[in-house]
Amino acid sequence: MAFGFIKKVFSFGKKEVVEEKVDETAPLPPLNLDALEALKPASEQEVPGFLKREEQAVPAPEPIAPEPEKIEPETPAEAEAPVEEPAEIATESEAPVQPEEPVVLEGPAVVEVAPEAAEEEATAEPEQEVEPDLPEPVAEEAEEDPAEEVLAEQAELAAEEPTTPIAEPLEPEPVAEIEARSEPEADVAAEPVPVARESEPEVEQAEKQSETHRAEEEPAATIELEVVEEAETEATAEPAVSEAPAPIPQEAPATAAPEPPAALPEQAVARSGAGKVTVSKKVEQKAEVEKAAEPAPKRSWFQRMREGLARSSRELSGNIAGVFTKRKLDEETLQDLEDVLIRADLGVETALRVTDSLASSRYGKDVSDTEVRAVMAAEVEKVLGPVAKPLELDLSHKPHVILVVGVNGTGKTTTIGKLAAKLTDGGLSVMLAAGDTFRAAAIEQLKIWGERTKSPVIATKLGADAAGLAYDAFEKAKEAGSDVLIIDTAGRLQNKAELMAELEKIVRVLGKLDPEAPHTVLQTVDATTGQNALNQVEIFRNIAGVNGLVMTKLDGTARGGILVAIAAKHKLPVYFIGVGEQVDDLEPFSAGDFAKAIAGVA
Ligand SMILES: Nc1nc2c(ncn2[C@@H]2O[C@H](COP(=O)(O)OP(=O)(O)OP(=O)(O)O)[C@@H](O)[C@H]2O)c(=O)[nH]1
Repeated sequence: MAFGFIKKVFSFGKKEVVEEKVDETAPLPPLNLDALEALKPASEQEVPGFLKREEQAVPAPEPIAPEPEKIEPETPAEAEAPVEEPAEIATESEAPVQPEEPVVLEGPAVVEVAPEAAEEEATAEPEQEVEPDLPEPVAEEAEEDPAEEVLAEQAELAAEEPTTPIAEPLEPEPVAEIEARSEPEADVAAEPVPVARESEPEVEQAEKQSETHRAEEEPAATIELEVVEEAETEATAEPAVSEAPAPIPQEAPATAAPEPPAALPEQAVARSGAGKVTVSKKVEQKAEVEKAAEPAPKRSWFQRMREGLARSSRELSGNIAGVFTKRKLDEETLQDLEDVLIRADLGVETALRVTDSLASSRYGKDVSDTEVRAVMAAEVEKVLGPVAKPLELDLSHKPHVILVVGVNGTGKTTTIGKLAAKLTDGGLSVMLAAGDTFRAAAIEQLKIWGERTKSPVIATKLGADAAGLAYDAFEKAKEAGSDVLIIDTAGRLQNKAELMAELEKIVRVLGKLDPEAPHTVLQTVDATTGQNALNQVEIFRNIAGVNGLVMTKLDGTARGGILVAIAAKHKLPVYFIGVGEQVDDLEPFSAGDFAKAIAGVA
């Protein structure tokens, strides 16, 4: 019975055929269900709700869901994989009709689900019936067996190219009143100043880099608007003070401490023109309404960072203890210690600093592991101190353009959202540009952050030219008088040449509207990545002129040692650390705290 129902639902164009098949298999209607089951991968047995229409579409997440998450850590090369999977399936099943408009509609929905809940939900979804097992056999028999036909259709659904379906809903959606023109290159070229691809060599980048430094030299008209240093405590419980329109202390009198930055009158900042804003600790009284749903007691960011670094720290402490148990400090122990520190990703330079420091004061003496860790914390802090700087925005640029780069999954979009929240809470007007036109989910994710932070989002079609989008966004932000424009980008290291061309073009095109733009180029670095992170910084620094870092996921199973190595090698400012996925999980980087946490002396 149920089987007959299923057929009706799925095989529109082949009703007659379907019924014939039913007759053939008439003997045991229920057996057909088993047959269906048999076609599934061993893992999923009981198909719950079945092949309802809605569920048919579910298979679509396949291309996106699994991959993006896995790519993040160390093997960016896998990132392309998901996009190609559907293609394979598509070629298998072409026979049946492919009208299924719902597919188109459901496509995007699936994609949305993918980025966030991908891992857990995927397991429960019936979609998987089709995905894993779809190989040739299914496609071949599809013509004869109606049951297989159903599967074949599903295969088609799954094989639908994400591009078309996803792009459609994106456009009509009024992202934020302002809509980006979607024309790619042509669009840019049509602008007052055409984009000359070949012209302007890399020298231009170097210029921009040096120009960004000029910001620091800005003379008198500087207004230091501290988005306040607040007590470390959880600001979640802040009351309605946010309403109080406390004007911005123009010269940033620290006395205005309790003042919620959200109350900072935008105009005051905006009209003041050439001022500088220092973004450090966020004032959280305007904690998102959504955050209210969070489990009540939230651990402090430092706790989360310490826990994130716990593995590295424990391992390191254990190894140090292993080296120094009942041993004097001699050449051998120093060498062993050096090895331990290098294995912890700290880098040769820092390892030598620690051993040299120890050797200079304790050589030949008994040394406890606690003493060693204290020396290590001190040396690490010396390395990190110079790079622990607050992010400064030069508001003489309207907007101050922040380009955010980094490998896929390192937390670009999330960091942009958190940063936008900090800035808008501080009274600045922010515009976001969804320059990662490679992934629909990334665009959607940015839109969500835009809604949360009440920041307009400029987005365009999936696959559109990112530089064109960046140019449009820059123009829109100028027109709107935005204080800050933050541009998201794709980070496909798999195709380095393409990525390089894209980022270079974005930088070049922005320079058409303001020779000094982008004014800040932030790179997100995933702290759970090992040595690879060192290379990532090297690459993006060369490609996009990175001039600041944000170390993300320090709350996870971070391998914090790499941050020390990066600091020692690149000496780039580390403005923030990410200690969670929530809006307020972006903390100013503190060298001392980090050093203590990683050395296990906190
Ligand atoms: N635990 C934790 N997770 C984070 C942090 N920052 C980002 N994430 C998560 O990391 C995942 C990837 O973050 P995204 O912001 O999408 O990374 P992305 O670089 O924009 O990735 P693409 O869009 O693929 O280029 C998401 O699940 C985020 O919620 C952090 O500081 N801590």
